[in-house]
Amino acid sequence: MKPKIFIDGEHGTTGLQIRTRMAGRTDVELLSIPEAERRNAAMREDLLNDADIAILCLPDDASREAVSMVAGNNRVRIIDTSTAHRVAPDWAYGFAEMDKAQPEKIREARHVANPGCYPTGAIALIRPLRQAGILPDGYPVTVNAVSGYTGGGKQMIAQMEDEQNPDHISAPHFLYGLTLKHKHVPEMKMHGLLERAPIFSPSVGRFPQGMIVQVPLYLDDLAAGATLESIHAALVEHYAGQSIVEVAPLAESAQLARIDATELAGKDTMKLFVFGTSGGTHVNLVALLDNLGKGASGAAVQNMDLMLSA
Ligand SMILES: NC(=O)C1=CN([C@@H]2O[C@H](COP(=O)(O)OP(=O)(O)OC[C@H]3O[C@@H](n4cnc5c(N)ncnc54)[C@H](OP(=O)(O)O)[C@@H]3O)[C@@H](O)[C@H]2O)C=CC1
Ligand SMILES: CC(=O)N[C@@H](CCC(=O)OP(=O)(O)O)C(=O)O
Repeated sequence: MKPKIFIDGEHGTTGLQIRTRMAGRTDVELLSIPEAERRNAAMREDLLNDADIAILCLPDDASREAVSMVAGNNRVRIIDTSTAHRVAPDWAYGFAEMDKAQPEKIREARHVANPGCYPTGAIALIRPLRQAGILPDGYPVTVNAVSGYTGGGKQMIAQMEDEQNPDHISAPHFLYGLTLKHKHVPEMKMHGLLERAPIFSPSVGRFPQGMIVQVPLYLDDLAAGATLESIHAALVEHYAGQSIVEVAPLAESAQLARIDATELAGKDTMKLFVFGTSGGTHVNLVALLDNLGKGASGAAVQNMDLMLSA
């Protein structure tokens, strides 16, 4: 029997992109709910309980509700793409490349929390430097980012694309999260192994998909002897042996005049850069990804495949 997969929220932005990635797959049976019934709780509960893996592509509250709907079912496994369970101790964090042991944890897990799009970039840059002892305890980390507008789901897509929308946004680029209380901060802190919460300043640009996450650092305030080259080497070592996260060679980064936030749109990979000048005093770490690729739907399918390989 083929494993049954149900995407709760399949008609939303993240859910649709997971469906696209699953099109043509013959190794799984996709359970589906008609779009008009997408909020029909009884139908959702039946489908959730019939699935081997349920992928939740819902707002946080609806995700928690979905988890409660399968509380008495000890077979169905869950991948939650929302923020609801990303710092929960009994959920595996679905970022396979963050540690050598993480793929196995995801493979065996009953409950997997898919990472947020911004934390995927930030943790990818920060965690290896914490583990290598380069980024010291208490360093005041800042994370600055720009996302494609699909990151805000159906509501923001309508605000950006529909001029008749009463909440239309005409800005080509805007900052938000101005209270510095963005919901991704706890996740960056925990899985970035940070003592202090980072200052996180997100923004949105007038392009549908793509993302740049930046973590600038003062070399003088890092572990003694830290250089552009040693930071790059730590990232290269951390990501050796896998094909999703690429670390750009320093020579390539040194040639670049600019970074295009949409470069990886439509892809499920992520590229990391270390910018600065050899012998200089500062570096800027940059992650490039698609908010809906490695930042959401691509990661969810990667996690599903890991779980199916158990
Ligand atoms: N977009 C992105 O880049 C990323 C999104 N995520 C996360 O993925 C999840 C889904 O986000 P996204 O796809 O962007 O959002 P969308 O708003 O595009 O889609 C959400 C879907 O869930 C449905 N839904 C909402 N409430 C309920 C409910 N109570 N019961 C059943 N269905 C419901 C919506 O239906 P309706 O149309 O009726 O509202 C819609 O189809 C969120 O938790 C988000 O934070 C994570 C990483 C990146
Ligand atoms: C542009 C935009 O609005 N982005 C979303 C995050 C998208 C994402 O990663 O979603 P979840 O963490 O909710 O799963 C935001 O800032 O709330």
